[in-house]
Amino acid sequence: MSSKGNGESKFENGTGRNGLSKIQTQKRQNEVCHDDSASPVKAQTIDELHSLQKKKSAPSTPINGTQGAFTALSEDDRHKQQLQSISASLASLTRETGPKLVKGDPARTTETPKVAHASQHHFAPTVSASDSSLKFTHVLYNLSPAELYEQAIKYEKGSFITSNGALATLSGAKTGRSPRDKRVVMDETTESDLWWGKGSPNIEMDEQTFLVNRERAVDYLNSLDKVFVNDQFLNWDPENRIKVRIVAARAYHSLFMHNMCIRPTPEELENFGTPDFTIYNAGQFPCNRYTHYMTSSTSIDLNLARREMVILGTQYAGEMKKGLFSVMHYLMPKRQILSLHSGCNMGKDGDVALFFGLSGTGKTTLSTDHNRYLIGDDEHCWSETGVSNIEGGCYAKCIDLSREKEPDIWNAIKFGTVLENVVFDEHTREVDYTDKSVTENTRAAYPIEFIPNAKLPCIGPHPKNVVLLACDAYGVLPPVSKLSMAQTMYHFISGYTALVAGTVDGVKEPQATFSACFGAAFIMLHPTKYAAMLAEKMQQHGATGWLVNTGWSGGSYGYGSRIKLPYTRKIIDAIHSGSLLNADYKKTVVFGLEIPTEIDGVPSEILDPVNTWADKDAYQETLLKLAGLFRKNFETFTNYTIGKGNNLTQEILAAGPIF
Ligand SMILES: Nc1ncnc2c1ncn2[C@@H]1O[C@H](COP(=O)(O)OP(=O)(O)OP(=O)(O)O)[C@@H](O)[C@H]1O
Ligand SMILES: O=C([O-])CC(=O)C(=O)O
Ligand SMILES: [Ca+2]
Ligand SMILES: [Mn+2]
Repeated sequence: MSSKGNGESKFENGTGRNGLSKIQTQKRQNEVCHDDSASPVKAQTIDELHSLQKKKSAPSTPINGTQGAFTALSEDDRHKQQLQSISASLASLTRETGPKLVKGDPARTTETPKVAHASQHHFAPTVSASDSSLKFTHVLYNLSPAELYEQAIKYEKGSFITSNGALATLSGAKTGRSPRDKRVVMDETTESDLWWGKGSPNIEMDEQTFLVNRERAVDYLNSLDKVFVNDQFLNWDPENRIKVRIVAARAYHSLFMHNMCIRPTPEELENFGTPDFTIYNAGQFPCNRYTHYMTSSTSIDLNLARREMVILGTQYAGEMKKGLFSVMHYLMPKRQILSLHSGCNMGKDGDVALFFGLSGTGKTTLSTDHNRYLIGDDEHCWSETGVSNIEGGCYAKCIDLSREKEPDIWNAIKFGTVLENVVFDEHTREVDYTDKSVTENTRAAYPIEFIPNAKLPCIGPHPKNVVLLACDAYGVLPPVSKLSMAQTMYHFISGYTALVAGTVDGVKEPQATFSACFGAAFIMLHPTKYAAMLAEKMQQHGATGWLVNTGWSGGSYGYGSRIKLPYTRKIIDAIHSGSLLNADYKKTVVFGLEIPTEIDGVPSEILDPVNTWADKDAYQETLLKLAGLFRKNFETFTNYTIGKGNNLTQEILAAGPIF
């Protein structure tokens, strides 16, 4: 009999008649009354049997006979190089050498053997050596989802498999990002390159303080039994792909990034080499508040020169995703590529739409459209050749998720998906998506292939429509308006919405907010730089701008209600099909927006918000109030030139509300 070693045969478990194990004979198998519990035991001990259960992962590329820098190496050498690279990542900057690493789970003592330490330096212990130089750090390198499930469930409180197969996790005390705790190292280059000061997300720190926090994170990580390391990519545009390494203490973080970044093929992983950017996620461990620049026990520190990010004091996984997005907002514009906080999808005829908007305005919901190809839900690049997704996964809000309204997202929540901070039945493990007990900002992170009509690779041609989403809590912006180029720029720079509770820590009620480029928390350069690039690209490729209110109608928050998702979908359909481009329009007062009089499938009376308000005076008052907020917000931009000439700047200033 062949020995497949994959658990095909069943182990005789002693339940045979007479309470005794049956004795196997080959002959028996051929008898008429076949009993498949009776196949032979191929192991002498339980351990031996377990070893049969696991097939060794096949080496992905032939070791000899192909070209490439690494191919001359034996498997052992390549393995060693990988460990050396990780050891270098985890090296303290004040001691002589990186930590000694060994691959594998420390719990499996039989596996922790021969691979000694991976330090390139020939480290001779001296009397000054500390205990940390004597210990091994176990590295769990690019584990599979199944392996990460096991790690999470075994070692991380609050990890469970839900009835749909997803991994439910808790992100701890923080259930949203902490933008006030973000710090960026100011050095000679970044001082002049980046946007600093009022309205900017970039709060300075110095190099020395960064190193103090880096050391804190690295020491914490090296003090653990094991760390998770992911080597992955950002950006589906092969010319502009960035290699990222994530070092984290939690399986949850490793699986989250496995899902959210682009997953390398085994071949790409073998040739990964040195990462372009590294995250040290020591989120369980706080920063030291005695450290300069620290105003809380949370710190998310970005050092562009060192190409490193350190996370202390927050386990919210979105910090890693959005931290890398900030890096892309720096690196890509340097290459004349526009980075965008937008969703993106493509029709059957190749028409691409971008969906800009702040958190909770509908990028994920509206770009995930069963009738269109999903390119990505949150972060994109627009280059000379078209659009590309930065990420390899989606991060959908789950609060009140329903199978009927968002079937593709519902179905993407299955084995492999990380479900953050949801509440579930303790016995059936059925998730209750309406339950906000842990947070309003419940999330699902899944690989983009979990959406059946994902466009792989996640790239597309130049956009035809640019949809600006605003969740207007005041209820005075029309459900849809067609924008001139100047209006598109005005609203892009304004970045208005009502922050939906939850994603940013501490925000519990919707409130009006302005965030330049619909993502001021992540941009690195002055907003006008991105705006000028967007204007140029839209003009060059003839894209149309739209403003879509996915927020309130019939009154402000508390009085009116949120515009029904099926109506918003009909509006978006009409934009995609081109039918809305040539509809009849009228112009609103104050904001001067062109609004259509009719859209298939949408009640005409809601298209002009004044119709939906019972109290017309209250409407007028609220409209003027919002217009005033827009005007006040824009004051900071009136001194900047946008684009090459001054014409666009003047036009943009005139494209705001007039009252
Ligand atoms: N008319 C509407 N249009 C869009 N979304 C709506 C509408 N009404 C309710 N919603 C809900 O609003 C939420 C929109 O969240 P979504 O995940 O799409 O935000 P996002 O823009 O992707 O934010 P983030 O950048 O934080 O991921 C969803 O929960 C969706 O069900
Ligand atoms: O970053 C997050 O946590 C979620 C998100 O996409 C956003 O806020 O834009
Ligand atoms: Ca989203
Ligand atoms: Mn986002």
